[in-house]
Amino acid sequence: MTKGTQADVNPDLKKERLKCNFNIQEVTFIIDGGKDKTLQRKKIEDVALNIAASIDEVPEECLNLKERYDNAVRKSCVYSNIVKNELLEITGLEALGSPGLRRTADAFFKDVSPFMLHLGMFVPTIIGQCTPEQQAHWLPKALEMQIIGAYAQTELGHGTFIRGLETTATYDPATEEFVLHSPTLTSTKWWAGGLGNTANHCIVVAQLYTKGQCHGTHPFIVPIRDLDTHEPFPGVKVGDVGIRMGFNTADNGFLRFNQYRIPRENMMMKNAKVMKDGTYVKVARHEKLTYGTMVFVRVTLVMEAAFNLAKAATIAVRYSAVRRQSQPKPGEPEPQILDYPTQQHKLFICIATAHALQLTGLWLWRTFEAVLADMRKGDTDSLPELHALSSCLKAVSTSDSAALIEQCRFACGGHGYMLSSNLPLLYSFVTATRTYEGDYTVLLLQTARFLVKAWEQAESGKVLTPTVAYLACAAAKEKVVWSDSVDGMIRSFQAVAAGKIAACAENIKRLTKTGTSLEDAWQLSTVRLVAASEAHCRAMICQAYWHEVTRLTASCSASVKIVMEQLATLYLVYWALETTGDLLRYSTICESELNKLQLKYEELLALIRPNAVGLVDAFDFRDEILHSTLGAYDGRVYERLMEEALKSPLNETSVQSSFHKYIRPLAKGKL
Ligand SMILES: CCCCCCCC(=O)SCCNC(=O)CCNC(=O)[C@H](O)C(C)(C)COP(=O)(O)OP(=O)(O)OC[C@H]1O[C@@H](n2cnc3c(N)ncnc32)[C@H](O)[C@@H]1OP(=O)(O)O
Ligand SMILES: Cc1cc2nc3c(=O)[nH]c(=O)nc-3n(C[C@H](O)[C@H](O)[C@H](O)COP(=O)(O)OP(=O)(O)OC[C@H]3O[C@@H](n4cnc5c(N)ncnc54)[C@H](O)[C@@H]3O)c2cc1C
Repeated sequence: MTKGTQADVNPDLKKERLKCNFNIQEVTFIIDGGKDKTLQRKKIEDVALNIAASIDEVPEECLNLKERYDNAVRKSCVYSNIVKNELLEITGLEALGSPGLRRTADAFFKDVSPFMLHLGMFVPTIIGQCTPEQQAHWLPKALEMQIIGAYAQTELGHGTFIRGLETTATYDPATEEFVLHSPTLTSTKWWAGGLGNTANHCIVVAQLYTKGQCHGTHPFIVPIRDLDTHEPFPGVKVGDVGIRMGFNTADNGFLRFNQYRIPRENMMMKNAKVMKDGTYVKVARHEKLTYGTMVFVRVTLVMEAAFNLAKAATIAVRYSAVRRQSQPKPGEPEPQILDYPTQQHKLFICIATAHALQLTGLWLWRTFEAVLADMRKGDTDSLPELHALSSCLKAVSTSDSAALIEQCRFACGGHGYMLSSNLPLLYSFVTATRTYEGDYTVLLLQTARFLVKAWEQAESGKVLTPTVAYLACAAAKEKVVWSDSVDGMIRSFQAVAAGKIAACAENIKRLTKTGTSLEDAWQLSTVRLVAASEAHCRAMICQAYWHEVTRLTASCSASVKIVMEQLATLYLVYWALETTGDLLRYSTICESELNKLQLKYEELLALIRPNAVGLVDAFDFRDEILHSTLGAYDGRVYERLMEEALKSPLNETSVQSSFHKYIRPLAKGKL
């Protein structure tokens, strides 16, 4: 964080920091995943950010579209050089998507880097979908930035339904090449980040045809532009998809092929091969291993959601400590808006959710690594559970994060609407994460498939996998006895999830018994299935969050343990109050217990209040990463707002040319 001198710090923020009663650094270590991770992150930030290239003289948002893109490419190149020459040495290859690198990149771009998909999906797909020989060929080139890649799966006509993609890759044994073709308008690849103008290579997901037979979608590495001239190759049509709500520096692109040929070896062959004579050989032991990059990215998106929400919470809490408004008691000074319980209600759940998602995200990452290790030994048994887990966690974390970032903007009143607060850009970025890498509803329905099967196993007394083990108790169909202890609340959330899953399974059974097809019965139950999946995910987050807090604070100082437990309890109570209807239905909770719960919530807000600024300081964001007039460490909110306003191109002259062209002629009746 950029602390400046104490003398520069807003006096209210200074007082807030004196009030903080826990060791901030210890909480930072927990959030980063350990002291070593914090030190590594700081080292990365020091190396990358102590150069001026990350700083824009004119704010990014004041440039026109083309200037913004060019500036983003310039900074991407500077940043890539730093990653390649210095940072990978510190982190190692496995840390490519690591929070340290991710955070640092954000200092360079307010919006999104045109290289984001290169490191975010192109390189991970080479690692996950190529044979060792193919990796040896492509990976060094990609890491050295000799080639720049995008990931083109989605088409104009299909994003969700991958099996419906229309781009074809037809094998020609005569030349040992694949012929890529876009047979219809809707088969045009659409959306891939970095594809429009930046990438010279692209991973293309296409329907594989050989010996006259279609074998479904497979990934191919496709050179699309000449490395020297950057001109698209004949047979390739590529461009930008047009202006978007956010991501405008990420040149999301379209791509069409006209009978375009690539060598056979450019098929990514870890999971399936086409031999020289055109024989198709399946290598993978699981049908869906070609979807592996998506699972990887979904896992990382949970921490991405936490990270962006933590930024928004830092901005809004610091601003709320500086901002004073209204006069609830006559004759007394205007309070800091952070003193209003309604403001605490808006903001403390954001801090708690950032913790919940970060700790759940770290746990999910470890689960992912364990499944990967199993798969390296040829065991794919735990893949369905990982898919179910990563699908619902990606959906709920990105959705919660987007909603709460918007809440942070509301909490900052008018100034939150300024782009210089960075809250609008954060929102436009995070709301896209709810859609990409699998839409919210679609992913919850994927988890629901797993849950309904698990319910059937529970009913028949079979052993259940860990994340659904709670269904075994629920199969007894008794209402759970409510208790406002942490364990009691988690049990009740599980009872709600189990009750909803059971209701879905029963509904499907009832419909099929009366002659409805299984597919139709499923569709007729999807509104409930999404709700059941969401309830399951919430119960899982509550359990993982509490479990991790208990584990990680076991050796911490008492004050850190207290504040971490207060936040985690706040998260649980908040969600109990948000879902009272469900609790009344599936637990024994009654009105007096609900009133008690409301009181407990209000007490927690008051307990957390003195530590609020300390808690957001513990996220440890440097000002360069926050990019916010409202959220900087020193709290010079009004000065920064004025400084940024003066950078607007509309302030370069005192009179705009449009006055002479239009306004004056209008006034004179000469227009
Ligand atoms: C830095 C990063 C920035 C990222 C920027 C954004 C980049 C992108 O957006 S790239 C494009 C991402 N696109 C998507 O995510 C598309 C979403 N759609 C999908 O994932 C799938 O097509 C999906 C899952 C909806 C449906 O797939 P489909 O092949 O039709 O499977 P479906 O028939 O529903 O299910 C078949 C079985 O496969 C299983 N399955 C599906 N996906 C997976 C998976 N990934 N892993 C394991 N199993 C899976 C299902 O659970 C199901 O199992 P069962 O039959 O036992 O219940
Ligand atoms: C900023 C951004 C960046 C992206 N980057 C990339 C990239 O780099 N590479 C890439 O390949 N793609 C990329 N995408 C595409 C992205 O992955 C898709 O947009 C996403 O998977 C959703 O697919 P869709 O657009 O086809 O939506 P649709 O599937 O058409 O969804 C529209 C609506 O239909 C609903 N729906 C669809 N199917 C079902 C169903 N079976 N049951 C119930 N409801 C359903 C959805 O819930 C949604 O409400 C990007 C998208 C965005 C916004």
